Amino acid sequence: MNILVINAGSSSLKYQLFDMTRETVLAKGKVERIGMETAMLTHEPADRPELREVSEIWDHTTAIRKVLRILVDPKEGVLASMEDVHAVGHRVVHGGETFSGSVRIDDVVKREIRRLFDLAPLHNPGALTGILAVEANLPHVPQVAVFDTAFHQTMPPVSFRYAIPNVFYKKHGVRRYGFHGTSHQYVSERAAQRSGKPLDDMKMITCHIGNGASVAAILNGKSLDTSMGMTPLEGLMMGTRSGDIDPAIVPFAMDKEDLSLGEVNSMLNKHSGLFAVSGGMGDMREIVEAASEGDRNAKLAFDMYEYRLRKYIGAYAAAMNGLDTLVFTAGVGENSALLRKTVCERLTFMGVKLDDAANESGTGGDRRISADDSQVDVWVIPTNEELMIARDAFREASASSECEGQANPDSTAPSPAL
Ligand SMILES: Nc1ncnc2c1ncn2[C@@H]1O[C@H](COP(=O)(O)OP(=O)(O)O)[C@@H](O)[C@H]1O
Ligand SMILES: CC(=O)OP(=O)(O)O
Ligand SMILES: [Mg+2]
Repeated sequence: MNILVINAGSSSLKYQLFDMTRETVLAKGKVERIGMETAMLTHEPADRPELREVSEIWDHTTAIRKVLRILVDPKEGVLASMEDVHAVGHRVVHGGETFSGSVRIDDVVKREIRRLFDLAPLHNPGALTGILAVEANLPHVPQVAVFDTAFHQTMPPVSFRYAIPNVFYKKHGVRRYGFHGTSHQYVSERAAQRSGKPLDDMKMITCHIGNGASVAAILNGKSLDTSMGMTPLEGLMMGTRSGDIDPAIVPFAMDKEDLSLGEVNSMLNKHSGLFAVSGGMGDMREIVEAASEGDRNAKLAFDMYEYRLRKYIGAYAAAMNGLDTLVFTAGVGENSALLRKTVCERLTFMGVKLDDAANESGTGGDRRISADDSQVDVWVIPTNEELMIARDAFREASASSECEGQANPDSTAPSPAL
């Protein structure tokens, strides 16, 4: 069975096509910087060189259409036709209290994803657009939603409740849900495997720092706490999101700048974070470059980002009464040796000791970057949200095809031209 996985992030759309008989990747790629003039499609077929194409890709619908086209392209593609896509798994960021596991997508599920737009305004709309774009192009293919929130369902009330009146929790589900769950789960399992230690006896902190960023405290393999909250706005400073602020700033800003609720929401989600502090740069690569050239705002943005991350690491070590493994993943965590070094150099009080050469060497794969005598193992583990999603999509699509006698992988239903 071939499973296409679509991961519609806030600024990027990643895809991977898996042959699930052996969990091999037939092709993968990404569309980065969606919404900017310099959007770029990178397509990597497993058996041929990578293709890069810069073009204007303004939204997720266009991005998906490009991906589907390239998968069947006579020269660059890996499939004879769209009929060879047997199921599609989608990353859906917010599952609210409705979804505690992955589900086959139907009209009810789509409605629920839409209902949750308010709680994940940068993400659920992109995911639904992806689902509808796939449905339009591959109407007979089963689609499965895999939620970022699921892994964090193990958090105890002491972590997930907010200290506000109960009615908000009871009536409106106001609580911490946490996000990037498939990523935190994947890298924690992988770090345990690579260290040869039992995950169910480890104190681990995983830092998923991409455009969106979150930290998780993973005690004995289960999420104990995580920095994102009811929405992906809380916690760390991010590309365009504020992360933690004093909640009193919201009414204050509305009053002083005559802003509506929607405008404040948009300000905190889309015009804050690195972007706001640096004066217009939301991408960590740009920040690092500008800071190295003496741009003081970019330097402040980097310093705040690093400082806030380090404070969370300290807090979660306290939450678990110790730490044996620290993991960096996602765009910034995997690629920025400078960020990792800056954080780790200031955690020596807890026994973190970096191996500078290992930290600088960019092998691309899993790598331990702590010194042999470090009390805390520090790892860079490239995340693989897509593999986790493919496994769930495979399981759900197989289960529903058995139940309904549909979703036949050999279906000859015609797919429309792209
Ligand atoms: N070499 C690098 N150095 C620093 N930051 C990087 C590097 N490569 C990518 N990034 C950053 O990673 C972020 C994107 O991460 P990613 O996990 O792809 O985001 P998302 O999935 O949330 O769209 C961007 O801020 C980008 O600047
Ligand atoms: C939940 C979230 O912030 O996702 P992303 O990092 O893909 O923006
Ligand atoms: Mg991401």
